[in-house]
Amino acid sequence: MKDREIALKILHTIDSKGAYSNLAINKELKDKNISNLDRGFITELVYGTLENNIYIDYVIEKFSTTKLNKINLWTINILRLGIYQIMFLDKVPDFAAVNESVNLAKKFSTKTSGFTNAILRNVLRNKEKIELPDKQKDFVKYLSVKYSHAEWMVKRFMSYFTKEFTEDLFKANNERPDLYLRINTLKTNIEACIKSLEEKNIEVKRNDYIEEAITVKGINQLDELEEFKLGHIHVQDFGSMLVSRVLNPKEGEYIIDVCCAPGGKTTHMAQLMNNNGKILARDIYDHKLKLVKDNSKRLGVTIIETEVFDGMKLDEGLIEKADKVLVDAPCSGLGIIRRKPEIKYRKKADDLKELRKMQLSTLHNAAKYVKIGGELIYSTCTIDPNENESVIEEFLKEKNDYKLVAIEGFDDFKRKDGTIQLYPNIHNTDGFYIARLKRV
Ligand SMILES: C[S@@+](CC[C@H](N)C(=O)[O-])C[C@H]1O[C@@H](n2cnc3c(N)ncnc32)[C@H](O)[C@@H]1O
Repeated sequence: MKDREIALKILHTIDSKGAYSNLAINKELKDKNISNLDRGFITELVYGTLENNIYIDYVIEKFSTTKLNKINLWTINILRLGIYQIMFLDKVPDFAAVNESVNLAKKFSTKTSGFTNAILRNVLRNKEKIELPDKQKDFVKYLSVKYSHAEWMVKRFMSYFTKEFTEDLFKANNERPDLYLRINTLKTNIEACIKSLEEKNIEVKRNDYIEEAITVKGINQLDELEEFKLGHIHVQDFGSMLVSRVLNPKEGEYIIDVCCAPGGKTTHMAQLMNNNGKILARDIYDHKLKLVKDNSKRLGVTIIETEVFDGMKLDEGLIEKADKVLVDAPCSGLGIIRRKPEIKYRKKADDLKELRKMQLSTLHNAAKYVKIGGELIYSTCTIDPNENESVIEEFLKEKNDYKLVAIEGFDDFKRKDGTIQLYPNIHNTDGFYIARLKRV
C-alpha cells in the first residue's frame, strides 16, 4: 500500500469510527514494513490534514457545487488530503497531489474520480486567490477558518482570553509538540539512559524543572527502541509529569488514583515512591486498565493494584484511608489539541456541561478517601477555566474540611492562588491544570 492510501485509511477510520488520531496512526503503522521516511510522510499527511480540516472544507465549499454533507466520506477525505498537499506541502509537486488523489478516488470511490479531478484542478488554478473570511467584519469566522477551530470554541476562548491570546493559542495548537520522555529510574539511571540514546544519534535535551524529563529528536519508531522495550523510558508530556511531581508521593504511602488509565501518572508516582508503598489505580474501563498493567510490567512497577471502579460512585470502604488521592479527571482535552487535532471538531459545547458534573462528582467522592491532613490533587488536560478553577471554587464552597494550598516549588508556572495552568502557546507543553487541596 502506498503512503497516501495508508493516510487516507487512517483519516477514514478517524472520521467513521471516531478513533483518536494517535491511536489510529499507531495501529495502522504497527508491524508494517514501512521506511522511516514514509512513516514520517504518512504522519505528516494525517496530522496536517486534520489540523487544517475547517480551512480545507472552506476551500472545498468554494469550488464544489455539491454540498459538503452530500459528498461521501471517502471522497471528502481524498479531497482533504489532496488540498492539504496543494496548499501546505511545498515538497509535494502539485501534479503529484492531483494525480495521486484521482488514483485514490478510482480505487475507493470510482464514481467521484472526475469530480475529485475537477475540484483539485480548480483549487490548483486559483490557490493564490482564495481569501479568508474578513478579519474586521467577522473575527470569529476568520479565526475559525484560519486555524480550523470550531466556531463555538473560538467564542468560548474569546470570552476568557484576549483576541491576541486566542489567536496565539490557536497557532500553537496547530504546531507539532515536542516529544517528551520520562526516564524510568526504577530500571536505569538518568545519565546512562541519555548516553545510550545519544549513542543511537538521538538528540536529547534535559528539562530544567523535572530531572527525569527529557525532550528528544530523531526517534522514528519508538516502540522498536531498545530503551523502550527494556522499560527505561516512557512517553509522557511535561505537563503530565508535573502532576505526579506536585502530588509528591513518598515511599511507603498509600495513594489512590481514581482515573488512572493508561497509567502515565500512576507509574510515574510509583517511580517517585521507589516502588515502595501502595497505589490503588482505578478506571471505569477494564480494557484501559490493561494498558496500565502492561505499562507497569514494562516499567518494572510492582506496587500498583488496578481495579475497575466508577469514580462517580462512593466506595465506603476507602473513607479516610489514603495519604493522597489523585483525580486526573476526564475532561474536554482542550489542552492537548496538538496531539489530537480531531478534538477541534469532535467536541461540542454541551459535552463540557456533562464533563463538569462528572468532574465535581468524582472530586467529591475522592475527597472522602483522603486522611485528615492528607492531600487531594485535581488535574486536567484542558485550559477551559470552567473545568478547572471553577470546579475547584464550587468544590470548596461545599467542603469546609478542604483548603486550596500553594503547590510547592515550580514557581515559574504558579499563579497567584498557588495552582498551575500550562498553556501550549506560553509553556510549549500540553495545556494542563493542577490544583493542590489539603484536608484539614
Ligand atoms: C485524563 S484520563 C487519565 C489519564 C491518566 N491519569 C494518565 O496519566 O495516564 C481520564 C481517565 O478517566 C477515565 N474515566 C472516565 N470516566 C470515569 C469514571 N466515571 N470513573 C473512573 N474513571 C473514569 C477514562 O477512562 C480515562 O482513562
